[in-house]
Amino acid sequence: METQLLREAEVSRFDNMALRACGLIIFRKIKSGIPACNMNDIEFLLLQTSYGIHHWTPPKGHVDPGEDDLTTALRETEEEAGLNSSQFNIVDGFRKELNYNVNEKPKTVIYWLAELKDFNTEVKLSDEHQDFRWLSLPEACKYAGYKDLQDTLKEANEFLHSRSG
Ligand SMILES: Nc1nc2c(ncn2[C@@H]2O[C@H](COP(=O)(O)OP(=O)(O)OP(=O)(O)OP(=O)(O)OC[C@H]3O[C@@H](n4cnc5c(=O)[nH]c(N)nc54)[C@H](O)[C@@H]3O)[C@@H](O)[C@H]2O)c(=O)[nH]1
Repeated sequence: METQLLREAEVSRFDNMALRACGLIIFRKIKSGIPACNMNDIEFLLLQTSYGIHHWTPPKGHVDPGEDDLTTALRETEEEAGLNSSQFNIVDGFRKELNYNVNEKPKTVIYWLAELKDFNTEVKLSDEHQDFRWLSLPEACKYAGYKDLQDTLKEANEFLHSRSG
């Protein structure tokens, strides 16, 4: 009986926790070797889901039990885009948290920013996505749709340009 109560308390605690996902905003420079000077000098990677409303987001996914956030972001990027940590550099100082509701439950998504080292690196999708695009900031904002994700992409862009200026 006591075990049953403990299990129910655990399930209830889990029900009340926000869903948590982590990912990487991956970008690449169109002209390698020089700092990005305007917003058309970089392209962001967005993936389109093969399920649901076929929305576009950077690679990201749910945090597994016991997994730390950055490990999730790296794992999901490899699973969903076929990009591993030797193929990009995480940009120091950028971390953005989004909070929105999915099916009336709160969800937190944390994004870091990462630069692809080689412009020509191939993206390999999993079954979870049906398409991908490398997009300029204005295009990426159109594809992203959600204001919070658009703001995140704009902040990432501003962050990169403030560093290069
Ligand atoms: N068949 C099927 N299967 C699904 C479905 N759904 C999930 N699966 C399965 O779950 C697995 C995914 O596992 P992971 O990859 O680990 O998780 P995530 O990467 O977290 O992926 P999710 O898609 O679960 O989560 P979101 O991207 O957050 O989308 C959820 C909703 O939130 C909205 N929304 C999205 N982005 C933003 C934003 O930036 N801002 C705002 N404001 N709103 C936003 C939008 O309305 C969207 O509909 C898949 O393998 C499927 O098996 C579904 O509808 N049908």
